[in-house]
Amino acid sequence: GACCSYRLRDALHPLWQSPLTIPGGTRQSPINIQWRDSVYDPFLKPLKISYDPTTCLHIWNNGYSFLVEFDDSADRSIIIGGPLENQYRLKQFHFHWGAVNDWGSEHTVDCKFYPAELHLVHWNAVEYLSFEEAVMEGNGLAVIGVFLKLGARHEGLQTLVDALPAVRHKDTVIEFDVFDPSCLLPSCPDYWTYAGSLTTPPLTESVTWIIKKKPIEVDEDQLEAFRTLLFTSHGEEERRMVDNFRPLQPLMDRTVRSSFR
Ligand SMILES: Cc1ccnc(S(N)(=O)=O)n1
Ligand SMILES: [Zn+2]
Repeated sequence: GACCSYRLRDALHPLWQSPLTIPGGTRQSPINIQWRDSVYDPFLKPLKISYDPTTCLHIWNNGYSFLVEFDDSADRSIIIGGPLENQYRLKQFHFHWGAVNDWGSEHTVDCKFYPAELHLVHWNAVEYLSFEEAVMEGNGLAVIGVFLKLGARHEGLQTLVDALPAVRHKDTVIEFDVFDPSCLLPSCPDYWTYAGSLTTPPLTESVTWIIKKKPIEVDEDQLEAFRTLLFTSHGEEERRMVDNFRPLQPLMDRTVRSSFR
């Protein structure tokens, strides 16, 4: 590929002992987004996002990342429009980041890594009864990806950063009862979209990816706070939670569409 040296297919990835590539996988994520190869689709609608901050439940460390989970028992925090044919409910959001600022994102743009990437995970509650069911279906999930770049301090992110010491170890959780994830989205509506997969187990090919063109800015201290988290549980030998991103996957027979010229 343009900028990706795919290692042996089916080699195991050290981070989560899962295959680098799914045997027979034709729509794996993440990918490099080659800006000039993306195709403007004038029929793509604006993405409509409506989150209810009181659906926020807790923040926890699951040993891959830290995630903020939401009450998805009703249509209270939803997205609709964009490339989506149904309404999708917010389930959780989490991040991927590097040990240093030179890498950390899962997707790349023209082979450029960002220091981190936010994923807001939603499931198709119109056609399926649960997230677990939707995970197995081609149109089951929609994940909004937002790149983080080094710059000004992000006040909205800071409330998350302040909670991280309480979830330093794997399988620790704290209540987090009001947070509006919209504050983590760039104001620019432009996005790329393509058919892909989850980037951590079960790696199922069930995700409509919506990658925002514009990054949000966070400062060095905020990125460093991510890096103080641990992959390991209390009592285990400490391993810093860094480089929790999956290697780039082959584009294969896919086209990335853009919502902008
Ligand atoms: C909920 C979930 C599970 C696994 N992987 C992802 S991700 N990184 O593709 O958003 N999300
Ligand atoms: Zn993710």
